[in-house]
Amino acid sequence: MTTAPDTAAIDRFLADHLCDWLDCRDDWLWYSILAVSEALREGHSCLNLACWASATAWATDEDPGYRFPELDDWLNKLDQLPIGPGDAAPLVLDQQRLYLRRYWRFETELADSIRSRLEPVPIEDADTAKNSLSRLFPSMQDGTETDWQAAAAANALFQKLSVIAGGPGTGKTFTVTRLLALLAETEATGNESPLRVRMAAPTGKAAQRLGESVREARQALANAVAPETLALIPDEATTLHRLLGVIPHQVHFRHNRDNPLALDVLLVDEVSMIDLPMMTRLFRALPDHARIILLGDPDQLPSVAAGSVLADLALRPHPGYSTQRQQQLAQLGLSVETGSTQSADYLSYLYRSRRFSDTGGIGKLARQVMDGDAEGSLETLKTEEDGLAWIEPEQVPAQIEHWVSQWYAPIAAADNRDAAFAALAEFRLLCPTRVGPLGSVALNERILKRLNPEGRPFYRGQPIMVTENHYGLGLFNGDIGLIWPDEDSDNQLLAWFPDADGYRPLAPGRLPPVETVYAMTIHKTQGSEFERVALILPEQSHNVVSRELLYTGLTRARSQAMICGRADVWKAGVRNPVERHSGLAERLFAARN
Ligand SMILES: Nc1ncnc2c1ncn2[C@@H]1O[C@H](COP(=O)(O)OP(=O)(O)OP(=O)(O)O)[C@@H](O)[C@H]1O
Repeated sequence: MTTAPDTAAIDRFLADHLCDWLDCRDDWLWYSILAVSEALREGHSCLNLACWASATAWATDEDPGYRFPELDDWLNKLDQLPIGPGDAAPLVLDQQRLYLRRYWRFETELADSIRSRLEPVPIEDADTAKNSLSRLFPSMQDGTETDWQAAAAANALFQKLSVIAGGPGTGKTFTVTRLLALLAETEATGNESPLRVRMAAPTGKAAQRLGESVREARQALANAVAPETLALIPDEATTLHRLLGVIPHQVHFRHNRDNPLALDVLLVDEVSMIDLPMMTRLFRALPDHARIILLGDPDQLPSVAAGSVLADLALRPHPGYSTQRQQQLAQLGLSVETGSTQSADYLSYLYRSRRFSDTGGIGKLARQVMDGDAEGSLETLKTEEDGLAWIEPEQVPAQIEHWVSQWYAPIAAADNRDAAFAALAEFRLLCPTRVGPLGSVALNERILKRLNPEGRPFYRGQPIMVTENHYGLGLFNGDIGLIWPDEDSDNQLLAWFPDADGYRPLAPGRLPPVETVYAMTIHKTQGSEFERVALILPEQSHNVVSRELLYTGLTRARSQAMICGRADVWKAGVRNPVERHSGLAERLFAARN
């Protein structure tokens, strides 16, 4: 928690206001509310009282801070207030968690929506499904091991809600494209109107990548699937904001319970980035009959705003499938026996990365990081396994100069716009934070001095990132474009943003706020990939450097990840998992198992 002088004025205002509302001005309540606000800002959906009971917060050299009551005492005090789930207060005590009611409502609504979609869906014609499945996943027949991609697709046939979780390159898009074909083939049997499928992702970049990957996977199906089935698989994905229909200056969307989305199947990628309010609103807009398929990597950083919905849903290890589901999958030719007493039929994991081998380089390092193996991961890095490099702090300035010459200077020298975009995808500097001498702002300034010494506002080959949503232009915070001359006309410099049809040009004067982006924060790279990345650690250990942040950063690289910094900063990060408090998993699973 931050120290008292840093507590945001808005938190103190809220604490004053709620104490008045509850007609209790005791310190313990005032500080409890302050702590709930801070917890929300740190990404928790609630304040987990057990974690703060008897702990001292906000202590500084001048201020002893505040010591929270012991748990029983704290709960007793809170119990005296009208803050139960059925009361009207803006604060809610639920079990040992304290919420702002708004977030308690989001969580309970989402849990109800999810629960209502967990009932199994019967399939009408198991023979058709079995034939389609073995045609779409021919590898299912090979060997004795379970084909988890086929199992995930088959499992989703029986579900209104499916979560397909896996690390980078485990074939989530490959699997889900085949799943869409499977649904189109099996659902078409008794259905007159064609299946309406939509695809979405939290950011423009992620939506664009999803569209590209699905188009590629769809092409590979041309010989296995009828053209009319392929035609049902969409070409394009959209952002969640666009899917739900933003109403300018409002937090509500055009699509909601009263105006649901017109679709039968919704596929959502990069779900780790979706926060609790957004996920609640997404489920709110789903028609009752629709299926929703959530794809993501639960090891990645959680959403920037409150919640950890994917991590809450993607139980680890997988608790197993119910006996009924095991029998249903066996009917389709898949053996997934788990012998478990618990079950999570909505959940499938893909285990094998097709991009990284498990035994060398990025794949091995990613696993060690997620296992919290600080020493082992450092050793892997220092032995410079295939695809990895460790760069000592004193070499970092010279290395950056070298990378600028090797990867960034050639962007402006590219022959044409396509080549410039290709050059931009070759390499990216990643930072845990914006601030500090090795943060993204300082690194961008350093590189700009070299590549744009005249300080021109826009120049050929300049990579830019949008920093504020502009709904009218359809540009969103985090979208990346490139400044390049208009080759088909008068060579005027324009900002080009990739979209499903190629590139969309915009005069620089019309852009929402943008910044130059040679170095970017790892948070902003979610949903993106680069051929190589160099991850620049801060000079000192920093709480923001977490296990998930390092994992997310290094798995953005397709072929090479270079880590630069001090060994102790790396190790402290690997030992620092992100913890998110939420009651979602308990609400869902306490009621089920
Ligand atoms: N069973 C398979 N047989 C052959 N190639 C496969 C198979 N599964 C995946 N691939 C290939 O592996 C690569 C990665 O797959 P895909 O893009 O579906 O993974 P992903 O999990 O969606 O990755 P990410 O989310 O990290 O982009 C793709 O080129 C895909 O065609």
